[in-house]
Amino acid sequence: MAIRPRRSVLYMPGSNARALDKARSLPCDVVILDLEDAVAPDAKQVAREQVAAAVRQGGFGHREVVVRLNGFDTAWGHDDLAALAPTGADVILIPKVNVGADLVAAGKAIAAASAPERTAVWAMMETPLAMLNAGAIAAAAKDRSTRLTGFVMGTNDLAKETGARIVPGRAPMNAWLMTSLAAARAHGLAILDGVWNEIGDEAGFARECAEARDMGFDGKTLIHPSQIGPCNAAFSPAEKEVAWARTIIAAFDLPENAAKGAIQIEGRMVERLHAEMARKLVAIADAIAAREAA
Ligand SMILES: CC(C)(COP(=O)(O)OP(=O)(O)OC[C@H]1O[C@@H](n2cnc3c(N)ncnc32)[C@H](O)[C@@H]1OP(=O)(O)O)[C@@H](O)C(=O)NCCC(=O)NCCSC(=O)C[C@H](O)C(=O)O
Ligand SMILES: [Mg+2]
Repeated sequence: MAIRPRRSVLYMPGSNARALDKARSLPCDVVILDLEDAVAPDAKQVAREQVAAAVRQGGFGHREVVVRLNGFDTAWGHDDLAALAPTGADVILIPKVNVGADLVAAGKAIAAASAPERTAVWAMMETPLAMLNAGAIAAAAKDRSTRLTGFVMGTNDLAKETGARIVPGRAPMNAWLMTSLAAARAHGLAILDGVWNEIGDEAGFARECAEARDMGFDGKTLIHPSQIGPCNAAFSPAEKEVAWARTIIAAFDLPENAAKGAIQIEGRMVERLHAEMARKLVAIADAIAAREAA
């Protein structure tokens, strides 16, 4: 399967026509056209119509197009699905998933609403129950009818529902972030970190992007265009990392190393698992380079 960079994932309120228009030219990898938290109750219908029209119109280029619906337990969720499922969005994002069965039910509703087969499903991981059930929610991907291919952390709702504070370094949330990450990886899912609310605190944002990258997230969800550049930089492999990865690959490709499981390069022990990691890193770097050259 082709590797898809998902470094920067920008939310925009579906009610904000200007933001929807800008989405076609901003240098993010993914756009989330939101009908849920970013949209006030009185604007839900306008947002639904605007987002459906924007997705049908297209023009998003390389950007993956995600639509976040309201929950099916709200007054808007089913109408959102009826309007958005047939549009051909790349992904439908389901908020406040609690258990794997929520995704089985969503998968059935999405198929019944005539979503094309290519439309995938991502789950917001943002409730206390989701943290307790992360493994079972990710395992729902084994049932292909759920279409589940990704998790998105919802750290604002997690703070609201648990009382945990959002503090630098995120110590109160690290266990949930890493458990969700392990669950996602156990079932081959993409996983994106939550948002950084302090738009004006650029240093804090850069620090949290670096931490999220170290934790293993594919990318970070964003709320403002000013966050895209620093986020892309944080989640792009550094030149030095790519060069080292190419060195590892070349070393294992040498005939004298063909039968070896571990070798020494420049004073470091390197195993075949490192060669696998190196190939993945180079593939991501190449995909980013191809995107930026286009
Ligand atoms: C936070 C904002 C309301 C700030 O908006 P504003 O004051 O208008 O910002 P600026 O004046 O700095 O905007 C400058 C230009 O950039 C455009 N803009 C701003 N934000 C976006 C955006 N998200 N996408 C696209 N374009 C954007 C403005 O239109 C200006 O353009 P121009 O007219 O050409 O100068 C606003 O940034 C915003 O609404 N952000 C998104 C909020 C959101 O989506 N929230 C929901 C997701 S967060 C969440 O809760 C995740 C999860 O569920 C959880 O629980 O954690
Ligand atoms: Mg939320």
